[in-house]
Amino acid sequence: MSQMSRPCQMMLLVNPQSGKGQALTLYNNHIQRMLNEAGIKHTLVITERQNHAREMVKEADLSQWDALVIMSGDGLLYEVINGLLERPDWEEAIRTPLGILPGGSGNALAASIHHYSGASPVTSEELLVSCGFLLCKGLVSHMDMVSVHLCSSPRLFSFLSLAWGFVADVDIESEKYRHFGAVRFTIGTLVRLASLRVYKGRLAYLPATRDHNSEEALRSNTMLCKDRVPPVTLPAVRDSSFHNSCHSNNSLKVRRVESTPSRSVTKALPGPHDSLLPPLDQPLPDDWVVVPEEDFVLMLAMYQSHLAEDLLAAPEATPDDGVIHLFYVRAGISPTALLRLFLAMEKGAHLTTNCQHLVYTKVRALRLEPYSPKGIITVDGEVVEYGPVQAAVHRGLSRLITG
Ligand SMILES: Nc1ncnc2c1ncn2[C@@H]1O[C@H](COP(=O)(O)OP(=O)(O)OP(=O)(O)O)[C@@H](O)[C@H]1O
Repeated sequence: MSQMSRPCQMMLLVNPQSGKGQALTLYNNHIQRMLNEAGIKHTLVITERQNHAREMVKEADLSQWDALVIMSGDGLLYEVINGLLERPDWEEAIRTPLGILPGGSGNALAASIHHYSGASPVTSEELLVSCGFLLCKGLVSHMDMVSVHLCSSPRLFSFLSLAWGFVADVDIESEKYRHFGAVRFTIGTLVRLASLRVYKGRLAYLPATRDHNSEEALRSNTMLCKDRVPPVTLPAVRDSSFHNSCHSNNSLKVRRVESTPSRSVTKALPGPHDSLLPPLDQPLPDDWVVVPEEDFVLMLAMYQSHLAEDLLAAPEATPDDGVIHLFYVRAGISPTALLRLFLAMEKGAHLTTNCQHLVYTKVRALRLEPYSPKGIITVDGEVVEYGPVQAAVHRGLSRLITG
């Protein structure tokens, strides 16, 4: 992490439909003034539909922007990251500093950034103000990316989580309650606990070893690391005068492009080579561990600390630790014990509950082959193709404004 001068030209993408549908109001009430007072020029772009942000960043002249910031839930950042990595100049594009301001109902990355700052936990508008402050401070860190391979969909990139079973079901089934904000997860958890399911499958992983942090290990996993650079220092604000280049009523009108297919059918991405992963239909190397159980209640792979604003799922995670924090819960856990786990997770205390069914390990790659014919797999909270999936971490591939 390094001190930088403030972002001088920031593109701020706001999804007006995110969360309770108040992102624009929150921008007008809190963020616009903060950025202006910090002397940060920004251009507001109001997203109009799904994949709008993805198309925009694929086509944008990134030399004009010192940072791309999204104000929404995590779904919009997912689009931005995958748009950047779909560009022919992806190696350069993914180094554009990214920022997030919580406007959705999950806001996991925003909560993680707040957590990394060492401040006490907050939610809702307090979290927004904290993230706005950290954005104005403008420290840039490296952030891990995880490449995700699915059976018949092209590879995609994930910055937050990969989930199967209970967590994925709750996330998706609770979307109908998103206008309640973060409470949707509590409602969803209680509903799903009432009819707890067992999911069958085979889970395997490549353990993170002590030397996994070495430069050599990094180089073997990502081509980008050939020219790995020190943390980014953004250029100084060119014009120190108080200036905001765009307001909500004169938002940049973006050119419409032909609609891109949904993420499950988009064309193959460019991006870093995955040396840790054999093809999905090939056997795994000997240094992988195969989990003996085949009956699970959930599998959750986390790369940042928070699963939601109030769920500290991976307390040890840092933005660029180069590991996937893998959790799984074996079948046989009672609904009460599972509820206790999630209640403890609010304070990150689930790992100290001595729950015999919970397993936590740090890995560099994983493969899941679900046997249950139906189910939900999510990447960063969004549904992806159900079926065999594998993933590998690319340490510090992107840049994140963490304050
Ligand atoms: N104007 C819009 N109308 C409808 N959907 C949009 C619009 N702008 C963006 N989207 C899409 O909305 C989806 C959800 O966005 P996002 O995840 O950021 O918010 P959310 O679902 O409210 O947040 P959370 O995931 O925290 O619940 C994204 O896939 C994005 O492409």
